Amino acid sequence: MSKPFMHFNNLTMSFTTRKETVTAVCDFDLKVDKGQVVSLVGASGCGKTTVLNAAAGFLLPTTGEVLLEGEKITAIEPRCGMVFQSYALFPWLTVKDNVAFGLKMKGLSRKQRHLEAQKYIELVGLKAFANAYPSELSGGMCQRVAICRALANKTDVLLCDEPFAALDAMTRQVMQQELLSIVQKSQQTVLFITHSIDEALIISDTIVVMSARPGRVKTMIDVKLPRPRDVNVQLTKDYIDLKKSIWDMVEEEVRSSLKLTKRAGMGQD
Ligand SMILES: Nc1ncnc2c1ncn2[C@@H]1O[C@H](COP(=O)(O)OP(=O)(O)OP(=O)(O)O)[C@@H](O)[C@H]1O
Repeated sequence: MSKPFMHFNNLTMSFTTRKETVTAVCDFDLKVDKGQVVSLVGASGCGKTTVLNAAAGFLLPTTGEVLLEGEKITAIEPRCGMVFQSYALFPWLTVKDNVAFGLKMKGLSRKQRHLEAQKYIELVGLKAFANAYPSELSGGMCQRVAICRALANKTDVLLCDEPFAALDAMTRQVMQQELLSIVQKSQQTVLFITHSIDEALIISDTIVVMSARPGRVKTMIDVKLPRPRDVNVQLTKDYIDLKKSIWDMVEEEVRSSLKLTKRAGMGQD
């Protein structure tokens, strides 16, 4: 059997603080095919960001491993690009230079960098702000710049930590469709964290529901709904039934995580 493109092989991630050791993720096992869009959903604190950080090579596993094309990730992985929850733009660079930053690292000429950056900036409706600085933009606009920067780098894997959470509902829907159209063309693989079951259903080939902390794979759902998953699909019985069943699974984990947090707060954990 051929090797999976990406393999989280019994990944366990623990953090030791001065007070305690917290196991954020335990025996998380997931295989991802090239070009797949996979969403991670689950209760707050179940370890979703930790999984992405391990894939990016920002954090190393306590036990287990993350393999990309059969190779173990042991340091920051240049084939993985990350879109953070907080947009992490360079405040001293313009929108255009922020987007072009990674392309400089790839050795593109100044002209090529700016042409490429301009393409993505136009795509997210920020043409008029190409020469503005992050401090002159709204939060949603900054988030669009951060998404542009990750897309322009065309990494094999795109790791997205709630990238659309700060956007208004209309922009969010447009960005979901744009992301899909870009990654389908470029054959990029996407791991996407979201707290929105609708968003997961609209973009994903596969949805991974994680258990409450320590996070492991509770269920994997292959989403067979037709694309594009526009409002007509969202009103179908199949969509509504799937949404309900995912919601039931997530709700169970949210309740369990709230109980855990409450007990920990009372010093009984
Ligand atoms: N650097 C760290 N040091 C100590 N504990 C950490 C660290 N990073 C994460 N944790 C803990 O690990 C657990 C998982 O955190 P993580 O951010 O991965 O969860 P999450 O599912 O992404 O949460 P959310 O949905 O709220 O963003 C949490 O209990 C968190 O407090």
